Amino acid sequence: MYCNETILSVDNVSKCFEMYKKPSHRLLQMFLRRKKLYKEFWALKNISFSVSRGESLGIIGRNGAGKSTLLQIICDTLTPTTGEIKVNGRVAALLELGAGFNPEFTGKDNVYLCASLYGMSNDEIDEQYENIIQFADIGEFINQVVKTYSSGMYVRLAFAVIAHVNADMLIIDEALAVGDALFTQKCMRFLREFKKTGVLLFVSHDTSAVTNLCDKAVWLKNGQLESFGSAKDVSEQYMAFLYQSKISSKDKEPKKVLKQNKAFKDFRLDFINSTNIRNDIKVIQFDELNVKSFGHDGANFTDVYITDTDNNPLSWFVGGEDVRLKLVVDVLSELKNPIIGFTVKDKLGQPIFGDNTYISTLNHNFLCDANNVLNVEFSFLMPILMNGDYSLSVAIADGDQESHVQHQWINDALVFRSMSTSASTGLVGIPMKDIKFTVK
Ligand SMILES: Nc1ncnc2c1ncn2[C@@H]1O[C@H](COP(=O)(O)OP(=O)(O)OP(=O)(O)O)[C@@H](O)[C@H]1O
Repeated sequence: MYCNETILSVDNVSKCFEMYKKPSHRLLQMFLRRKKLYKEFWALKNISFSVSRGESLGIIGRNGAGKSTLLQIICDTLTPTTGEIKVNGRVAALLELGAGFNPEFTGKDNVYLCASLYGMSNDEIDEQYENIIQFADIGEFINQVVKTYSSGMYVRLAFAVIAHVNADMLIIDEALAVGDALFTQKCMRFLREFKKTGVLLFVSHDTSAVTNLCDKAVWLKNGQLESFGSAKDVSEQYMAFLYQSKISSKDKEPKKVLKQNKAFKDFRLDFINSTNIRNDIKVIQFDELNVKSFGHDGANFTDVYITDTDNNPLSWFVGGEDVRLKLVVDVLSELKNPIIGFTVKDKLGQPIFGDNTYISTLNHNFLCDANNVLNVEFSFLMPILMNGDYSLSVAIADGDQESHVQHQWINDALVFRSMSTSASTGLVGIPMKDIKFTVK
């Protein structure tokens, strides 16, 4: 039995970030001892718990609760302000895509680099190398430089390395474990086997994944340890809390009445409007200054928002609702044939639905100059989204479907949180024109 060997102990850990109004104030502060130019922000407050070999711990909490901060402290990439972390053994983590990899090196060189950072000797890596590439299963790409890899390939290789470094503790952020279904299953099988003899820390927003994989769980709320105990109990408490806040925030909002055009109306509309059996979707709005984008910068999205059919912007809509997705783009250089599109992805990064302007603009000439502003409106019935988080990416390119220059691509331009009690099933549900049911 391994159970009594403590692998991780977190003792009264707190973390305070110093928030400066201007970056230059950080430098200035070094010279001004008496005056405080920053505000304190406590991302973690007095966190204590321990995990023994053979145990797996889920870490749950809302965005900004302090999960990443805690994991960075455990991985020793961030220093706690007060308190102490003790780790007994080797820790390997999948927290940041590409961390530990050199983009200019091949996959093979990166296996050696990354495994050696985990303290493995060259002989040990030679011994494991075949197992690592078999696990990653990325074929000839292992000899390509990793900057050419897709994010899925990165994850495959990174996971394969941490799975073979003889770690005593593995730290996995579920948000990063993006791969196809077969690879995800392979990882899950590995983690189930690993946790019998090691310690697994698993961060997730998905309480069913936590109860499925972990024995214990920690719930962080506003930087404090709200609960620590069996994964099932903690998940239930967390779900009850989410449900409560959902109910109270809904109480504050007048219930939205779903309208639909006559051309296509879900025949259960009146019933859906009068009950709680429906699909409420909250939308986190576009923030032009804080989005991450890439491309050739010939055009910039300045707004992305959703409205109802009367052009009222929506921060809350309902699956099945008739909506407009509106995109506004500033053109910065000449575009001969702009194509503007969007994709909605689920939390694993799988595309769920999307479209673009290519076909609808085929017979028009949309030559644009710098200073033109493009307004695009997609009108559609919002599909019914299963419970969970979704993101909407937008992109503008110049060219045609096959060959084009990408000018701006924004991941997560909008983020949706779906709370569904609808009866629909599948990746997305669709509004129903009719359901016939007869008994003879
Ligand atoms: N370097 C930093 N400087 C200032 N504040 C920070 C810094 N890093 C994190 N924070 C703040 O600390 C809080 C906790 O952040 P953290 O990233 O740990 O949350 P999280 O639970 O991992 O969230 P998510 O689920 O969104 O990833 C947030 O309010 C965040 O804005």
